[in-house]
Amino acid sequence: MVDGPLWLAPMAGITTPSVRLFQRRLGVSLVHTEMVSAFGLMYGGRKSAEILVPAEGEEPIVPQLFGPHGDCLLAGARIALEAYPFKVLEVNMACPMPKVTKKGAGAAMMDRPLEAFRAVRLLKGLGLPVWVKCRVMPGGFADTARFCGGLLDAGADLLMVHGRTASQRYEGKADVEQVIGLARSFPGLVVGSGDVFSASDVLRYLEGGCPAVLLARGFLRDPLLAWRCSTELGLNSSYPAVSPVEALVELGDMLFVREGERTCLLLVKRMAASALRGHPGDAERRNRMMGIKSWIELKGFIAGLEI
Ligand SMILES: Cc1cc2nc3c(=O)[nH]c(=O)nc-3n(C[C@H](O)[C@H](O)[C@H](O)COP(=O)(O)O)c2cc1C
Repeated sequence: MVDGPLWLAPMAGITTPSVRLFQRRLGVSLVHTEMVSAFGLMYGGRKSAEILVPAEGEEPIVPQLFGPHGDCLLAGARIALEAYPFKVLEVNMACPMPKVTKKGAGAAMMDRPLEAFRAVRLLKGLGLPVWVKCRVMPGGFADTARFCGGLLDAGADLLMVHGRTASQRYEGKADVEQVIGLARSFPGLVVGSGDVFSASDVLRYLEGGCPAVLLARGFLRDPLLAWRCSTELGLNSSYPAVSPVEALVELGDMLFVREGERTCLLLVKRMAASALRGHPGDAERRNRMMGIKSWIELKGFIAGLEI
């Protein structure tokens, strides 16, 4: 199904169709939707349904659902499949945000392994491959391996493992060694996630046995990360050699046309602020940028940045 090891992570509020299409051009070979609430789908939520609609040219695309139990995930998955003939389904058992975990969804499913395994078994009944995104567990490798083994025994076809515990959220370093240990224990079945900021980070996961790696905050900091990794690792990327500023402007134009000015401003500002971090005078320039109200003005501002 997938031809290449650089995959775009699911990122709520970030991996919109323009971002996904742009990353595909840079060399990413598979993209995820933002996470979608299975309950939202069940109750006819417009936002949840919208998140699921892929743009032309995005395949392969993986929809990621979250929900507190298997029945809800199954109902949500059925609705997702009516909306679009996805070829795989993914369950989010990794989100640490209280608004998700307090309802028993996301990373809270890792606290209820039997329900997590049941959810996989139910989804497998739909006849598609089922993937799970989870995290490493506070108890360490043995606990995480037991949970991952249980998911695979229940029928999961692939696991994306983020090397931070849920209580770490996005702080501290990812435990890459633990993820690599899991990849060795379950050959070909563990995709690595956590602290992917360069081609050498990608290579570490691949050489450790992961079949693919998820690009996440790395591409917020460096809009050309996927292209840089593709070229340095000798993978295919037909994207021309451009500067990060040109790349950001191109992405901004796509966002403006497809998702509208509000989303365009939000995402481009977020990426430019990440890219500016550590550069001289970054705080002052970031503050100035945050006051900008139109894409035309932001485009001019970005064109003058050295990032
Ligand atoms: C803003 C943001 C939104 C995210 N949204 C999701 C999500 O919807 N589903 C998910 O499984 N992970 C989500 N993640 C986690 C990422 O997919 C990834 O696993 C994590 O950022 C670790 O990789 P990194 O250290 O390279 O950023 C999100 C992360 C961030 C920073």
